[in-house]
Amino acid sequence: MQETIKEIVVATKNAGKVAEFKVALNGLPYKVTSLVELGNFPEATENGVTFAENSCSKAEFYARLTGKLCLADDSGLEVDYLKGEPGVYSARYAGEHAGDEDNNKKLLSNLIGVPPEKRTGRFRCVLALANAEKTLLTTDGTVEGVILSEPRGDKGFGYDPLFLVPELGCTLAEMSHEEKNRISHRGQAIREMAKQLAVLEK
Ligand SMILES: O=c1nc[nH]c2c1ncn2[C@H]1C[C@H](O)[C@@H](COP(=O)(O)OP(=O)(O)OP(=O)(O)O)O1
Ligand SMILES: [Mg+2]
Repeated sequence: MQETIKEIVVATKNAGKVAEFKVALNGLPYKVTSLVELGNFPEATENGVTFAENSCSKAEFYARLTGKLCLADDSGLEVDYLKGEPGVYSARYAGEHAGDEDNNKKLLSNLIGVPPEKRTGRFRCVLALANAEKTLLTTDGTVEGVILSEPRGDKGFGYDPLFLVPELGCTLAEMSHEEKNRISHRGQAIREMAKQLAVLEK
């Protein structure tokens, strides 16, 4: 029996996300390509007010440009004490061209003096799969945590070193890709996407 191997393009410019996708999708009947492997594509505009809007617009934008099935991820951190900020603005928290370090610094400075029990928050992720015509599927995931006052760990990306998963006693930056995928917002959304894709192809 011959399995159909389809190509899915992980349509993100974030190398940290790509690494997690490659690990999570390993073993499934898809050829997983990242955007950078296909060429130098422009940034997608992310002017939606929800993760879902941005995720669908990124997936459709890159599906039209590549002509391939594209899987986009829009994600971010919601901090309760900051009334859900930075949320969809997580990547631009410290400014339009801010890097992870700038964003982490700004987050810490906005939480100075806030005790641990008030530093709760969550990562959210919405995935969208699109072809050149439209979005075919969306899935999401969430992971709850606490924002530390100092970074811990050197793996991962973004806000990972500041995000403690209380049940495990470690930050997302202290985990391997496999460990992070098992519990993360992105890992959950990827597993659900793989499930729904399998149904779609039946
Ligand atoms: O697992 C995560 N661990 C740490 N930080 C994370 C995670 N997931 C999202 N984040 C942060 C990074 C960035 O500040 C923002 C996502 O912004 P977002 O626009 O979705 O991604 P991005 O601009 O880095 O790449 P792209 O839009 O090309 O997919 O939330
Ligand atoms: Mg982005």
